[in-house]
Amino acid sequence: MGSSEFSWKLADHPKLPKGKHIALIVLDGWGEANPDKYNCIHVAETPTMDSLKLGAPEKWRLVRAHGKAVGLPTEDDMGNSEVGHNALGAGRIYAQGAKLVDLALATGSIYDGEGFNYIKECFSTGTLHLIGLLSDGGVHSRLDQLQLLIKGASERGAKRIRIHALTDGRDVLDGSSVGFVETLEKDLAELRAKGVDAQIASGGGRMYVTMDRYENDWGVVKRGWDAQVLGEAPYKFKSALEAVKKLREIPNTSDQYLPPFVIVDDSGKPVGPIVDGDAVVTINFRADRMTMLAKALEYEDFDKFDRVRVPKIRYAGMLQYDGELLLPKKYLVSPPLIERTSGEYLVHNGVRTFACSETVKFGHVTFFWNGNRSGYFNQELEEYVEVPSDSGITFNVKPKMKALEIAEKARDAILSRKFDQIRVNLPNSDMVGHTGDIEATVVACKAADQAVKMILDAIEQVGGIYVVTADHGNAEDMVKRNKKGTPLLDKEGNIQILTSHTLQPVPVAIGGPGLASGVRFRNDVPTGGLANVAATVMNLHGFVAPDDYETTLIEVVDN
Ligand SMILES: O=C(O)[C@H](O)COP(=O)(O)O
Ligand SMILES: [Mn+2]
Ligand SMILES: [Mn+2]
Repeated sequence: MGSSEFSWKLADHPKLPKGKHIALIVLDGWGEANPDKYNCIHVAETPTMDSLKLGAPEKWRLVRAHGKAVGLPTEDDMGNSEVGHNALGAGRIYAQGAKLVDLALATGSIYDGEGFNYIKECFSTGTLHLIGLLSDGGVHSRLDQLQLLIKGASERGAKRIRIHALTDGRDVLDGSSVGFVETLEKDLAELRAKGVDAQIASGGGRMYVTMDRYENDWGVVKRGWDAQVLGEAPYKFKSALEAVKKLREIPNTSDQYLPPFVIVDDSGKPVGPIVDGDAVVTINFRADRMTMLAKALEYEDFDKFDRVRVPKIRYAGMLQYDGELLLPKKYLVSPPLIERTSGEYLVHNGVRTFACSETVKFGHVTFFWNGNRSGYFNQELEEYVEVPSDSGITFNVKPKMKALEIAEKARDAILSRKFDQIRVNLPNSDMVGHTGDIEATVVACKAADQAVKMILDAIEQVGGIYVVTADHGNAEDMVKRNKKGTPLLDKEGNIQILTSHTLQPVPVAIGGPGLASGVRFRNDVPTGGLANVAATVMNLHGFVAPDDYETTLIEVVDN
């Protein structure tokens, strides 16, 4: 599109009116799957969502939420919140971080960029530290990318490499950390044989060490800082493999929650604290859970915890994590440039927007929704409300989370009639699904359903419209299955709990008293995905979506 012809003004929809109050509800981790006892959405009492599904067939459908439909490298890639909300908000499919890093590594362009050249300056005298999630989940990072980067950096002069590994168990099976550490250790041993001093220096479980998000609990980042930068942790081991195996034996722990550890040499000295003159790369491509560490590494005036020692380093992110804050300043791969999101268009066309979730998902309906951009487009027309999440607990302990509080805020915003779009994320099915606790996940799904009811009741009162959807699957399947769909058992004969997201499609339901009578889902978009939702919502606000948006899911028939 030539810049001279560009305009924020959206054309009027030929048939649909403006001025409707629209509730846009994203159920996090709520997919559609066969009904069985491992489908917590099926097991839970969910009368509201059931009534949408079993109501008018032309007002409920499924859309794709994984793989290429959301810009991921392959159809084997499960969906996730970042790519899901990006697609929902931007209305187009962008090659996402996972794919961009794959490409940059395959072509070697990662080594030609400003970011790599910046950190490379340290290679002759300093250590290269790589911090991030050790996993092949493909949600925040990928082990094969880390392996290639280590190899590539060593071939380009890195003589001393230290890995600070965060164990997963959330996007992959619990217990898989052991295999990932073994794989990495093998690579590092090969490098050592070639004369590169390469070792794992520290580690810990992602949910307890480093990977907090949206500033819910800075203590998590501090625990990581202490181990990675200061070389201090409650547990010290000679090898990472021993660390992970031993720490997993602590009762009630899991890969996600392993305590922080450092690797020490024979004299008990940590092998890899970060010091002046070193280079640091945070290897996650996904933003939300790296932003807090990026701030601690980059900001001079940082007051979220006492850093004790602030090494003078050269730091680059795998990607730039926040396009508005330009954080971090240096990065190895350029992030997808997600511009002209539906939120920005609608605000330019006078649509007043309210967005709300609790802390752990707040950035999903704001930052991710707006193309990884923090802040408002127009403060006069937008209000973003964050309900504080519980911190320091696993959410199976309180599976209702803040669903009710989010619904109350949405209800009040709807009844105030001050907003045209009221957008929420209800986290329960996802956050509790990730704990692998099936009973608690059932409670979580019921709570989310009750929250949906409260919001739909308010929409009923103001004569509005609702759009209910999800960003990817999770709670609808809690067990690892073989290709035929049969649950897999481990060596002891227990089922293998699936804590991760799934490849399942997600529902989209539309309705409400304000929905014009001829509106229904088209049947000529059978492969529709999350990116088709934005044009649909723009239509319901009375506008035609821009030409380059993925097509709308609805049509208006005369009746
Ligand atoms: O970060 C997480 O919690 C998981 O890795 C992915 O979950 P999300 O994509 O739903 O946030
Ligand atoms: Mn999600
Ligand atoms: Mn999730």
